[in-house]
Amino acid sequence: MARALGPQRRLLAVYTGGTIGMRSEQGVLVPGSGLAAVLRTLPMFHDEEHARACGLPENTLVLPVSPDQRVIYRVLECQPLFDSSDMTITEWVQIAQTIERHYGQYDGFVVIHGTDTMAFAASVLSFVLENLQKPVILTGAQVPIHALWNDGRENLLGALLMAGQYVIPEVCLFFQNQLFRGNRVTKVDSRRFAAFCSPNLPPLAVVGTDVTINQELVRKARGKAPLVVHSCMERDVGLLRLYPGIPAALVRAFLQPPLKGLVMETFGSGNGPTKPDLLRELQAAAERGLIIVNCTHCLQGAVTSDYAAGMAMAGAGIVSGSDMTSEAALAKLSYVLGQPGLSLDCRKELLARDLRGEMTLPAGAKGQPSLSRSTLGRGVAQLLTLSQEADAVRDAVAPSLACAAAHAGNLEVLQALVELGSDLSLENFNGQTPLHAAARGGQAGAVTMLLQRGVDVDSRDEDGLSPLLLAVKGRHRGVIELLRAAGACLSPGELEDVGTELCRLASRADLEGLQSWWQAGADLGRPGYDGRSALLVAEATGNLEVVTFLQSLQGGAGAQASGPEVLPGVY
Ligand SMILES: NC(=O)C[C@H](N)C(=O)O
Repeated sequence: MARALGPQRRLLAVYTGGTIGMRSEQGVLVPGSGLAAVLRTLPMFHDEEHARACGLPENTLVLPVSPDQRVIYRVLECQPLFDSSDMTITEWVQIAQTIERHYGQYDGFVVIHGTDTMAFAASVLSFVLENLQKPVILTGAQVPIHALWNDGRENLLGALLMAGQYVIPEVCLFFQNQLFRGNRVTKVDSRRFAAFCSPNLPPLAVVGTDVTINQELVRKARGKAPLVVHSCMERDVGLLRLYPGIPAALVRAFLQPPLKGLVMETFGSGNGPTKPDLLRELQAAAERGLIIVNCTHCLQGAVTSDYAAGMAMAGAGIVSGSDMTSEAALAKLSYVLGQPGLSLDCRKELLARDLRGEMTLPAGAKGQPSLSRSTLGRGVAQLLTLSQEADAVRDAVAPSLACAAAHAGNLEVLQALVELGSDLSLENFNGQTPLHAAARGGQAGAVTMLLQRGVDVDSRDEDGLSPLLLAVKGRHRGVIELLRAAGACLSPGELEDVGTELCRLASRADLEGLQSWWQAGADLGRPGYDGRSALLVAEATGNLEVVTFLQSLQGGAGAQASGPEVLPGVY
């Protein structure tokens, strides 16, 4: 819920480029560096006296909100700076990762961005950033901040004030005195200062003489669930606008692999040509597993099933995009297709749900996945229908359900629990987390999903056991690899009696068991209780395969540590 905050909040402004900081070079506008230096010279953006009195570092700016309230902020300038026409999912994911890296140090974030693709950026960020507890506000300008008559100062000031004074835990876009939900906006004017509109949702806040917050529209933060950054967004998605007489052959060409998902802009309330050849192409693509989302090309209103021409679209296996903007639909498609291990049906069900406030569900629609395929799913589906007062019941049973789902590798149920607001790192009655359960069950898909959600890879259960040890015991090599890549390590306690265990495996010629320990980072040269090594035991037993394997490790190719890969970022 939005609320005003006390003094001295800290913000990070991520400057990515756009007209706001552009300069004219040979008669055209190009992205310009040094925005922070410009802001430092403008008293409305920086109180130098206060900064000096507090001994703040050079790179810190002070926004003088009122005589007794200041917002401290830093501007992080990206390299390179972009005209937003050049930005892609890759840069937006990097912005999200930058926010993640600084999430603990700041109370809110402002993303300074070009306006041309800002609606796409805001939509993508809204799906990449899950469980936001802090505001992320995009803004920019139609005219550079250096110009005498410009909108950049007002927009940036508004964005900083909104992020610095209110907790609106969403990805928003601030422009011309209005704060919009980011995934509801579209750019509607290339010249006027009022460049954006939110056709199907009123603004979350309006700034006039007073600031009016539309409290009932602001999304609530989900308990204390940690921020999750979904970096895995599908790039092979597309956007196609139908027009009268569009040839089926053109549609066929567009739908070819590697395309995995399409947002199709249709006429009016979701109607399209009913020509059999066109419908056949759409149907064939849907049968191949390509997901098509139907969005209206009208600025306002939703896709309905009022017309036969609309029903024909639905008949071709096309999912309704309701009142989503095309920008939001494309971002959602990229997010849903990027989630690992989900079935086609589950992806379609997710698309039909309101995940980040991006769509208005038709009255009466629950918008939840049909989980009726398993008993576990039915249990979770019932939980989803419980009223708000039953939160405590949900919180009590969700960890055990999550463990059961993880052990069974049921990603649909895990996803439904996430939608319910469950924290997938919570422990069940014996201290095991869903990651323990997934590792014990050898469920690589569930392990991947949980790791992606940032659960603790080295959590210990009541007996001090880690997910990695459970995977080793089950000889789940794929899971061991995933856990190791995420930085999992066996603890000294878990390795205490490993020598004896290795000798036991060697005596049984259990090559897979030995390989699992090796893969998990154990030193296979450790002696057992009687001082003999696994190699000695294997030689005595006479199993050549095991002997060869253990000998090969003696040449220095022993336990390998495979820590997490750190990708260099542009920002
Ligand atoms: N007003 C702007 O920011 C437009 C600019 N071309 C951009 O999107 O970067």
